[in-house]
Amino acid sequence: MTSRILIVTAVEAEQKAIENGLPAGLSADVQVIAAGAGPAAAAAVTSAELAKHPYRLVINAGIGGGFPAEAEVGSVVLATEVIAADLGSETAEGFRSVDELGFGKSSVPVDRTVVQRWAEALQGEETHVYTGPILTVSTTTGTKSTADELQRRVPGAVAESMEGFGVGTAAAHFGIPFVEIRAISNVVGPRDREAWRIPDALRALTLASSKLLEVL
Ligand SMILES: O=C(O)c1cccc(C(=O)CC[C@H]2O[C@@H](n3cnc4c(=O)[nH]cnc43)[C@H](O)[C@@H]2O)c1
Repeated sequence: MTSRILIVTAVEAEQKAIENGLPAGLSADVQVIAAGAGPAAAAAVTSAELAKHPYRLVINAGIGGGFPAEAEVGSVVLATEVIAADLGSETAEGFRSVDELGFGKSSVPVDRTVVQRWAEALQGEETHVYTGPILTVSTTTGTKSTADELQRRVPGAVAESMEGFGVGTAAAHFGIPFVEIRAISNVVGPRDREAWRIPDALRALTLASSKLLEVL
């Protein structure tokens, strides 16, 4: 059995944050790549990599938006489920997912054992850790009404990002276990790019990656 782990980020700053935290004993077994932003780039690049080399676990990692009252800026979230929140149709009665409409699947499962172990490894650190559904969106939420609507549709959703569903779909296609982890850089809601705390989130991502030896 292969021992290699694939970690997929969107951008190079996230890739570096993960690489900076990797325990020395693990770095030879872990490949970290930046696939670009959005679910399509994430799925395409992840699939290409999985077709080239064998892996036993795929991780989607990066910064993300935290839902109010669920995950504060600077905290870390681990997905218990990854949901493509905008994959469906608008109808007169509101949004309907592809599952409800009967022509697709808008969620991918995660490896709950890895999630549990990673959450435990981060307990007691100064960075808080939360678990719950993470939403994948193609358009980042920019208003309170959209944030409220997403929280109504997926109660307990902790965060949103733009790649989880793409990376997870590629991993599922190859039958490889998958997890998504996000360090929270901003609150999901009215867009305020000045308020994003990217350095804090990247530090939290490095901390999370430093725990990988005890998780795997
Ligand atoms: O400008 C920088 O220095 C920088 C450093 C690291 C990452 C970035 C990004 O812009 C990453 C984009 C990536 O972040 C995710 N993200 C972050 N906040 C949200 C959100 O509120 N809703 C959805 N996605 C979010 C997303 O996965 C993007 O691909 C910049």
